[in-house]
Amino acid sequence: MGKYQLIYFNVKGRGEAIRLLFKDNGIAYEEINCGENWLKEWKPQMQFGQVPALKDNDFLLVQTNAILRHLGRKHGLYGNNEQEASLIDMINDGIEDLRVKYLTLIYKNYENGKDIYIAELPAQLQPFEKLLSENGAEKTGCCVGNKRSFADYNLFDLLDINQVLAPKCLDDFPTLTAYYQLQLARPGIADHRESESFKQMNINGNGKQ
Ligand SMILES: N[C@@H](CCC(=O)N[C@@H](CSC(=S)NCCc1ccccc1)C(=O)NCC(=O)O)C(=O)O
Repeated sequence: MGKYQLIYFNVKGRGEAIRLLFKDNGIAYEEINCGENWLKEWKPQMQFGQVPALKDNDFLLVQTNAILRHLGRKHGLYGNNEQEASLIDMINDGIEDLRVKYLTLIYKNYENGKDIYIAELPAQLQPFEKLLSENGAEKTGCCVGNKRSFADYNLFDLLDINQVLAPKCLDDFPTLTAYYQLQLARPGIADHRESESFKQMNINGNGKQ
């Protein structure tokens, strides 16, 4: 059994940023679909009763962003210094804020909330456009500094799922557009997105996107 196991449902959801980190960095991992027997077998094992979960040998960790930070620390994906690490945390918290807005739309208010979410999306994306353009991310492909971080995988996935929902949402954001294209062109990410498992997998558990 490999060192890492990702325990999650058979959806992109909160697992996709973790999968992208593994794939883009050539880190071997095993995917465990906890959908079968979730309530009886898997939910009781989780510290907060939820997934994604990472098993790192015998160490079990839940909370998406704790998992991303753990892997960032272990695999040199957390900036070149403390200030960069703090900026990466700041951007990742901003990503989480928008992700929660997206998930609330998808799971709680899709039919009535989609139009207003899309109308408000540019204002939500503008801070990322400003931060990344100040960092020259359209050239480096890095949201902070000149080294990729776990936040780059989280931001790429956030931009990806929002473009599925609102295909033109990056049209007024040249830095985010270029940054997104740089991620797409990375061999590890391109290979992952060519895989059958990626193509077959819904973004969200309720099939909405
Ligand atoms: N803070 C946690 C949240 C984890 C989480 O929501 N996990 C979900 C799956 S991942 C996901 S994005 N589910 C959608 C949850 C949602 C519903 C409605 C509004 C917003 C989110 C889960 O385990 N559901 C099963 C259960 O709770 O028994 C994290 O960041 O990992």
